[in-house]
Amino acid sequence: MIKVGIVGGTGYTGVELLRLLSQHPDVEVDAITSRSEAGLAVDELYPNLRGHFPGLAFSEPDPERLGDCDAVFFATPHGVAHAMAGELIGRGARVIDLSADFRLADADEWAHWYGQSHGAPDLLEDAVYGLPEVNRDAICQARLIAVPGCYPTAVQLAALPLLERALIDTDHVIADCKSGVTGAGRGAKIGSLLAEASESMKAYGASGHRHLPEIRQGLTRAAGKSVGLTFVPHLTPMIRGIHATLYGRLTHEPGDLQALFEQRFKDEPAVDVMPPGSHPETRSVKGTDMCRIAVHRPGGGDTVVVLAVIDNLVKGASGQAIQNLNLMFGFDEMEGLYAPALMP
Ligand SMILES: NC(=O)C1=CN([C@@H]2O[C@H](COP(=O)(O)OP(=O)(O)OC[C@H]3O[C@@H](n4cnc5c(N)ncnc54)[C@H](OP(=O)(O)O)[C@@H]3O)[C@@H](O)[C@H]2O)C=CC1
Ligand SMILES: CC(=O)N[C@@H](CCC(=O)OP(=O)(O)O)C(=O)O
Repeated sequence: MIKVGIVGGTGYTGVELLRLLSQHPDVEVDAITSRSEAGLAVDELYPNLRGHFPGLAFSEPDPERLGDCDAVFFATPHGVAHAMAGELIGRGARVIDLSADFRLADADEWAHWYGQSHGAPDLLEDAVYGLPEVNRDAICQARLIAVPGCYPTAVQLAALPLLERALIDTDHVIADCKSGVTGAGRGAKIGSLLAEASESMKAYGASGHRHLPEIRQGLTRAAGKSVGLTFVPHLTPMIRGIHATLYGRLTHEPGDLQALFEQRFKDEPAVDVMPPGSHPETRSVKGTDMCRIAVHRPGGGDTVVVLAVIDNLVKGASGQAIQNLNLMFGFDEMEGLYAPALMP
């Protein structure tokens, strides 16, 4: 049994960590922080957890208590892990950061996209990008994990088989993506109001979203050369879910694309390549750590279209964070993550 702490327990990714960890046989949640709700029992704020964490209450972040944990999750806004991760690692805890603080290898690029200077550039060398489908061995040894963003998870999984085999034009990759409203977090925002977000859909960040450099970094690593990416996210009227549609132009005859995808992901417990002709739905992954993928080649032409769906709060955040924890501590990679999606 290991002890974990969660910094930022009142947000959507924090409560999703608790929901998933309630099913984990080898993990005890020892500390969960919130400055605004300190003293409140977690099941008073989240009654779905009643009976699962008796006696667990939110407390102020305390480095000494958190540092005593085997692992600490950060489910906090950008910049918070910069300030605390170094001290916790120094006290012996392993850190799994759900924010973007350690996702970009270049501190100046991070500062450009996040509008503040990087608070812990000295830790970047130790940070491992927590996409198990790419970095499994490094994750097992890591002391600091940068859990990938939600859009970057879906887009990279869709593109990896094509880029690793140099099958598409790397100058012109297009990722057209849709997200549910929980992607914007639990904080009150006008754009997340029912009357604003329901029965409507809109693109945003079309001329530059902060996930663009993160996706580009991952695709460039996969291709072994720089990738020209157009990424356009959209807000859609659903609560959870990411749908990514990736378009690539084939540079030569690729062989059997379905077999390529099946082969690439055959040993991946969190990726499901659907049968030929499939159109995966976000509801088929709701509440799960699964990415479902389908590959199409319309009319047998030179465009390949890959469809990928995930739950932004699970494979796009808290589930993937637990997948990383399982690898770091030698547990079954999908421990606590096996339940299928709710249907309907
Ligand atoms: N929502 C999503 O789909 C995804 C989110 N993420 C990322 O995960 C992180 C958390 O997102 P989400 O769950 O939506 O969280 P929210 O932004 O809704 O909640 C943030 C939590 O952090 C705490 N917090 C805020 N500021 C500080 C601080 N300075 N020090 C300590 N704690 C602080 C808050 O509690 P209090 O202020 O009371 O201390 C709260 O519990 C973000 O970085 C987000 O970008 C990643 C992937 C997907
Ligand atoms: C719908 C929506 O607003 N989505 C968020 C991305 C989700 C998220 O929280 O991204 P991180 O994984 O990088 O934290 C956005 O566009 O900024």
